[in-house]
Amino acid sequence: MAIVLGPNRYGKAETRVVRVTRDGGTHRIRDLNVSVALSGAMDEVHLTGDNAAVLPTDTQKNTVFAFAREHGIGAIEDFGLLLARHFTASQPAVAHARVEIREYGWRRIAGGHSFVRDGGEVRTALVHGGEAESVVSGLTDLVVLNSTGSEFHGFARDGYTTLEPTDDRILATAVTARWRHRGTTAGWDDSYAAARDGLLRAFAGTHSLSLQQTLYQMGRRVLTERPEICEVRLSLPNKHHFLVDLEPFGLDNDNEVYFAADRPYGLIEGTVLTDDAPAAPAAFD
Ligand SMILES: O=c1[nH]c(=O)c2[nH]c(=O)[nH]c2[nH]1
Repeated sequence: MAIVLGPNRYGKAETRVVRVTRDGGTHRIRDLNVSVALSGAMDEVHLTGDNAAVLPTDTQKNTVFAFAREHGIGAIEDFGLLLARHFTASQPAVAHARVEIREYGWRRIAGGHSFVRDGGEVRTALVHGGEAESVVSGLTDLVVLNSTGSEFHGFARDGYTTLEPTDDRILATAVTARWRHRGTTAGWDDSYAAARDGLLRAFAGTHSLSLQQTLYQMGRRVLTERPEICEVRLSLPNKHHFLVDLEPFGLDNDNEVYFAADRPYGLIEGTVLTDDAPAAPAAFD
């Protein structure tokens, strides 16, 4: 009995590329998850460890970012074809390239550079009965992004600080918000829609010096506009978007191509409340 190598493929899975295109103050974003798998004459690497035919998966990832800068991102079918043809045409050992792309849809909020991601959002409610009734409404996984209008600088530094200050970055978060009602008879659906809308408008309209500052503005907006609500608690993961260094490929990157990291993430949490909010110790538990 002989043992032989069967079908195989390799590549970089789930490269998260975000491409921002500017038309004056109006931005468009394309947000992709790209997985490349190459196959062909790859026997030697498996059988002897000879890597001569292996285009590194790291290179495949770089190609996704560089192509996003060089060619832009139109229909994902075109972007997939571009990548697949590149790998098969440029690498003699690669007979076949599989490129799978998932695109996350975004809709515009207010202004030219604020977006809310399609789908995934969940409305929540937490009610306590008994002697002291309480109602907490909320939402989770409301994913929003500003493609400009966000800075972060002037922060404390110590011997472990490497973060560069920035005056223009992407600010994105998946909002979890819970807000406590003063009473138990609000028009719940209208109140919910208005609170959600206030959160979105505050996120979009705040020129942000930190996600903490944006958090406070979001809570404040709800409390200012909705007298039936007395306390807002927000949990905002900072969904980091890192500008990709394309210089090794002779390309500039003027805030156009970003790597959307999923972890670790900053987690910014806080409560904003009115000073006359009735005490309700158990309401959020
Ligand atoms: O808005 C931010 N707040 C922080 O506390 C922080 N920390 C960090 O590294 N980046 C950011 N961004």
